Amino acid sequence: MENNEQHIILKTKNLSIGYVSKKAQTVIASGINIELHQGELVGLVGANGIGKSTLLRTLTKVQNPIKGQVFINNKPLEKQSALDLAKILSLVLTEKLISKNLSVFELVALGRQPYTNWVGNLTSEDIFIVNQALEQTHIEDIKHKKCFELSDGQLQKVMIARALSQDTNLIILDEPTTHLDMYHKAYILKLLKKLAKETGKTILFSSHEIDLAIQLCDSMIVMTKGHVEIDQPCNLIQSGAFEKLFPKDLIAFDETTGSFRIKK
Ligand SMILES: Nc1ncnc2c1ncn2[C@@H]1O[C@H](COP(=O)(O)OP(=O)(O)OP(=O)(O)O)[C@@H](O)[C@H]1O
Repeated sequence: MENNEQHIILKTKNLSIGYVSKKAQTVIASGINIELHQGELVGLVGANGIGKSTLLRTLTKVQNPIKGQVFINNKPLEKQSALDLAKILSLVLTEKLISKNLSVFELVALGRQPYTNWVGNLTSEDIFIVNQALEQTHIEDIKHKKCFELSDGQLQKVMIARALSQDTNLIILDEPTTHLDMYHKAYILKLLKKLAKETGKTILFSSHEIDLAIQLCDSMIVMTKGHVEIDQPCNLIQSGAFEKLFPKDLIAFDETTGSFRIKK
């Protein structure tokens, strides 16, 4: 199979994710074995509270695994310094931006931080890469606007541009389509697909847009209680993975259309 011959960017080995407090350890999911290949668009889906953000935070060293290991470019995550990691992996979170006073250009330029000197001076190469990221996300026309003046959809594109200007082989986004209308959800996910194909970057995103992800992703990670599965969408449809996502009383997965339907 073509994908398996491609370079593995990220891999987990028997990973358990969760939270540790003074009193107890809560395992959210365990036995996670996934591989992400170069140039793939990978969607992570699962019901509310199943552990998608926890998994993304563990894959990006924001929190530690309970057990097992994460490898990026074959090197254990715990052995990578913050600066090394910033050159391999960019992370786009949906939390409110603290730096909304910056212009779009300035915010996208923050992606160059791992490469700039301590005062953050941009070289002509940095400026070229920032402009390229603005172009790739089609936001050149708003580059002088302040971020607080932007709509949610525009801001989402700015955050993706910032990740692109960081120039990493791997981009991870936590719910990049939240608060967007149907058109802009499709727009953002198609943009991610195009970027993965054209730039060879591996892009992993979590989403509740299961129908769109099925249509666009090369692979999908499906999280259900006690099980995390990764495969191509068509194989996941055949194995009935999407049917296990939600209780069956309200909605059912239609294999022929690859979408969920309300039970009447
Ligand atoms: N800081 C934390 N400490 C302890 N438990 C947490 C913490 N953050 C999240 N959890 C718990 O971990 C579980 C998984 O949460 P997580 O946010 O990863 O789910 P999710 O799949 O991203 O959900 P959603 O789709 O609603 O965003 C939930 O039961 C949640 O309550």
